[in-house]
Amino acid sequence: MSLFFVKYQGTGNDFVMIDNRSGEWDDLSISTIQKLCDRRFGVGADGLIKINSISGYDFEVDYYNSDGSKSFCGNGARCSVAFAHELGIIKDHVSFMAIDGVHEAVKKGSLVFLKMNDVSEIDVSHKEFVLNTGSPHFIHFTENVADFDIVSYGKQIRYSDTYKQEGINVNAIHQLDSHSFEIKTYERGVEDETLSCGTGVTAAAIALGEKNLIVGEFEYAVKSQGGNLAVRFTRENSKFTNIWLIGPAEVVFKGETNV
Ligand SMILES: N[C@@H](CCC[C@H](N)C(=O)O)C(=O)O
Repeated sequence: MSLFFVKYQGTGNDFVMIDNRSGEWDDLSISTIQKLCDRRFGVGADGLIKINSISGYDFEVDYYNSDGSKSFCGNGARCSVAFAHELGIIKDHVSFMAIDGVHEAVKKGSLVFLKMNDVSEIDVSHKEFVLNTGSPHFIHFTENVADFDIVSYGKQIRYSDTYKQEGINVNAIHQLDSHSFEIKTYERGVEDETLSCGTGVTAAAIALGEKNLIVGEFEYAVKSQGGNLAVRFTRENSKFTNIWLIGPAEVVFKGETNV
């Protein structure tokens, strides 16, 4: 069968996007998803997203990592909003369903503003922070992101006794000044470094907000390995609300392949 797709990227986190509003690709198998994401035998991507129809919302984001496992993907959700805009499903404001619940988003020019769920549970042990922003994240503070071996360190944490069953995404971050930081991420489900991770960037901003005891509204500029993002939030009594992930989402190419 012939499958039409559009390849998108958000700060270098890349996705095969499929318009599945008709339900035609409901039964896409895990092995087909793995093959489509394979960088040698397929289209090549960190993940695959089906845009499904759902009543009460503009669409549903059905996200798969390149190994076929499911979670919530911040950059993928931003790319889904850009794709839905391109398909003419939405105008500038949108409300969509995802694995972690309902999200609101706004498309302004080349930027997509994505509202994330509130966060109130942050596990702080030693110097590391663990929290869930739709996907689980481990945040490690380092002095030198450029030379940090995120693949070795990420594998060590992700396959440790604590996390080997469910897996975890691992981020190394360094605060550059009062309003910015740099980040590298190892993603579970890709089992490698990706150039950017939206839920990771959001989790890191929240960890820094907690560490720095920020009060009220705040915004961090974020330098990920594949480009720049921003995270806005409000922190009151250690609860984070009004969390927005902001960044570009762009088409790479369109194509057709047999599955
Ligand atoms: N790249 C994503 C995160 C995708 C999910 C993650 N790999 C997991 O399985 O937890 C993002 O932009 O948030």
